[in-house]
Amino acid sequence: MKQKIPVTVLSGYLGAGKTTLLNHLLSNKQNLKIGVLVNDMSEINIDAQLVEQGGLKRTDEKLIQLENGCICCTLREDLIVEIDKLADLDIDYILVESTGISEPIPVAQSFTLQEDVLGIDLSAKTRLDTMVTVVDAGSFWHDYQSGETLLDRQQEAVEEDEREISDLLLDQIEFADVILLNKIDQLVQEEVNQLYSLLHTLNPDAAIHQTTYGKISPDLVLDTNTFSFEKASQSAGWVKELNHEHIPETEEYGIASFVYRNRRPFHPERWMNWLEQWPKEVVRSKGFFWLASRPNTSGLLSQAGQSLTLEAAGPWVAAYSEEDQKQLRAEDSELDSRWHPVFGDRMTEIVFIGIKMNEEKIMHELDLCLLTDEEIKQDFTALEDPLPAFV
Ligand SMILES: Nc1nc2c(ncn2[C@@H]2O[C@H](COP(=O)(O)OP(=O)(O)OP(=O)(O)O)[C@@H](O)[C@H]2O)c(=O)[nH]1
Repeated sequence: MKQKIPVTVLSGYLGAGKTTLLNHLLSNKQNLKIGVLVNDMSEINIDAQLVEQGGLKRTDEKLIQLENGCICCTLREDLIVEIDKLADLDIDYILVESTGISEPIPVAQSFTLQEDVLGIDLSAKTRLDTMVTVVDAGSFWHDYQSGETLLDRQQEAVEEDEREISDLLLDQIEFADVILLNKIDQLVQEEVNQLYSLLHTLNPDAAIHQTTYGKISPDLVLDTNTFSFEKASQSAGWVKELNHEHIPETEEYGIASFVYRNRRPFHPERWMNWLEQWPKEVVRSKGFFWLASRPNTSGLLSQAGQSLTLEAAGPWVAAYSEEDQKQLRAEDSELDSRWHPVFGDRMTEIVFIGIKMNEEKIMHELDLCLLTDEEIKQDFTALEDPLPAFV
């Protein structure tokens, strides 16, 4: 049986340098026969000749453009179909350049879902080897702090695409096995170092390389054997912090992270006021919170640059029937160990990652958002709640 063909996926925002990297890899691939999949959302300037030199016979089949320019939803289907075709060719490796606005998880899932989708099981023929994210060092801060959506920039994948650019950049960074901090020629070394430290804090498991024009040794991005869905989903810095794996601070650049934990609920109005004056030094924040007025549902806060979302993260176990609570606690020792005699599993745990944050001040301000000793004795679930409904 033919061995599974390893696949490297290149992600990164528009113009970060994915195509430049792809061409560099094709020029330096030595004896590897590489099949390439790009999509036609942006202009394609892949040097087709380079693919031909790789021993593929018909360029058409090697350089497959996805018909539908959107990888995040419908294109996943196309991806599966086109990769399936590539995998039947005489090639050793597949390189996929996803569009600058694609989310990495659906792409990864197309390879890892072990079931027939459209009558194809990609996981039987291919093996997702490496997720590479190219970060544009020169425009990272501009894009991240812009507060713009893809719609504002007319880069939407579907009509009304309200995804914030900062959220997309973070998804791509947090899910990567390898991050290329590209275009470092556009910054001074001090700025590069700071960005490098930040990327490391956002994704401590990723290998990070500094590049210009995607010039990197191919063995650092091809056949690295680093992708695993489990690992990729757990590699974000905020996940590690929540799991008590503190990320060492890089004091030189003031990049740090900490967790705010408390077993009292937030007062809705005070919490909302605080959210409205979000500290600018916080670059990334994510975690769960307990809102006094919503005793049944845990809230999930996610902030990336200027984008802040609050959504429901599921019911608190403490809102279940006594019988269900008992059973769940018996099945889950971790849940049982943090069970509070009155409040059960309700609590707040939020990770903050940022640059030169005033941890003490943030902690203190958050403490002031909690219910007071007086308030906690009242029926706090009836408190006025100006926050939007959870999505
Ligand atoms: N200064 C500088 N420019 C670079 C570097 N790498 C790529 N570029 C330029 O950046 C521009 C965009 O590069 P591409 O490789 O097309 O970027 P891309 O990510 O494929 O872009 P899309 O396909 O539009 O998403 C091109 O003009 C490249 O020549 C670099 O390291 N430094």
